[in-house]
Amino acid sequence: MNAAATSHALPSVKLSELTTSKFNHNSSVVCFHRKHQVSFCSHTCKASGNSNSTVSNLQKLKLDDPIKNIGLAGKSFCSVGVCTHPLSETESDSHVEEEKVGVLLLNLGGPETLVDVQPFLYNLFADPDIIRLPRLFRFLQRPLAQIISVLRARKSKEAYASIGGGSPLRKITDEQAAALKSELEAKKLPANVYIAMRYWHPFTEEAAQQIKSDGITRLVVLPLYPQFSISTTGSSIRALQNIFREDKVLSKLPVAIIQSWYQRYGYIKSMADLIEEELQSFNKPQEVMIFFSAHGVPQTYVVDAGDPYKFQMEECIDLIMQELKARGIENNHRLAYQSRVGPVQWLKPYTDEVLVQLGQQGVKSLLAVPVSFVSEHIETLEEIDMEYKELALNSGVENWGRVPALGCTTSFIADLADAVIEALPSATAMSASSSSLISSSSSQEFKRDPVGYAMKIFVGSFLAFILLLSPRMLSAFRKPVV
Ligand SMILES: C=CC1=C(C)c2cc3[nH]c(cc4nc(cc5[nH]c(cc1n2)c(C)c5CCC(=O)O)C(CCC(=O)O)=C4C)c(C)c3C=C
Ligand SMILES: [Fe+2]
Repeated sequence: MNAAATSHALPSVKLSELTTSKFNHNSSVVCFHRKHQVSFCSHTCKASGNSNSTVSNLQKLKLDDPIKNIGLAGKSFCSVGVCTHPLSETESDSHVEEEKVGVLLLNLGGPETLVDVQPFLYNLFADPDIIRLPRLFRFLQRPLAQIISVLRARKSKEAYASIGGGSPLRKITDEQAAALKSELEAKKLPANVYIAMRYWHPFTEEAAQQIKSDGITRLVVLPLYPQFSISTTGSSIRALQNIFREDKVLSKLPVAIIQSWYQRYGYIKSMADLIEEELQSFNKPQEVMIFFSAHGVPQTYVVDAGDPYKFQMEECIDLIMQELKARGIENNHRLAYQSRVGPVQWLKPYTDEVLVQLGQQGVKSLLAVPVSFVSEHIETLEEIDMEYKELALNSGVENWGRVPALGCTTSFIADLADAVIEALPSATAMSASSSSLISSSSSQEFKRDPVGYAMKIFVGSFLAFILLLSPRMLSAFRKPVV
């Protein structure tokens, strides 16, 4: 499936047939509570042709009964997102055209073949949210990306070769998109589901063009990362905002952005289900250490740039452990961070170091739980299943298990569908929203001053070349991820 995959068979929603819309938003619908509840504020909904009615009885919709709630207001209800915020009353009254809902899944993307590896790495390292250079040195970004991607390509290619010659990410994301579309349909919200990968196909630009040509009238942006990081969701949203703001049509499209969803009970429950099931594969399940391994980020992201990733990750683990405890599962657990790249300090403790310590301390059974991503990918299939497993077994661990990524787990996809449904009413035009994530892009700089830009690139390349040829830098980027 590509970005357009679900675009042809979309039945549109007729606003006039639905109970819609004049909302007094007094809380964000992108606010996820663990206790199954939607924080829909007091909505004043106006049924077409009917008088206004306040639907405070719907303030606490139970996620496990959305159809009933939709039915409450007649044919459909605000929770399926036909609310026309921010239209004025006059617009709302005369607004009878059809609503075409889109859902845009944000993901990282991965090389599909070994030939793609170096250009994929270039795209990744050229992202100012991945290598965060001080403003003055931003002109070094692309030359640095070129050098680092070439340096790292050999090691990365070996890893991708060991998992079949490419990343499974596109295939899995396609499957998740199709499953989400079916689930939304089952919940009476026909929608196109698009995919925007940050560093490989289908790129964000491709998805945006498809959304435009399909005439989508309301969009929910759903990152496939449970926790927010500047380097993942933040980067994708910034890229999206840059594209939408420069387009006349897209800049007016009402968009709801879900920033993170790790607190959702549906997600927590799905993770606990997987862990509970996997524990049963051990001889003595209660003696197994549950070992959460999250993708790391450089420490400066959290300390200097205020990335909420670490906090959200820790809260996420607490919620999963609370859920397990409520089921009578009281195993010990640890959280560590994997996949560091380059010469800087990353979030600690490091997965490889903790595994060795645990083995040496006499932990015999260990269940690895990848927790920052919802698909299998290079870092589960190669890094955890091969490198970390070997390291743990060599350090004294005797029984090793790994929880699979959520993928298309039914309860998880159903919860994502609920998240979309809840977020839809809060959609507003991107041109109206402001974001601190936006910074001026290199392409804008190039348009303003092409000669100056070319000079910077030249000087930057030279400096970067000298800097990067230092032995410390070379080994840091070539080094295995562990
Ligand atoms: C929440 C998940 C992720 C965070 C946070 C993240 C930050 C981050 N990553 C790099 C560098 C690399 N990441 C690579 C692959 C990769 N990263 C994630 C997720 C997060 N990254 C995924 C799902 C993948 C795998 C994609 C796939 O093909 O399956 C890679 C390439 C692989 C390799 O060479 O190791 C690099 C490099 C940085 C620098 C960073 C934060 C600043
Ligand atoms: Fe990464």
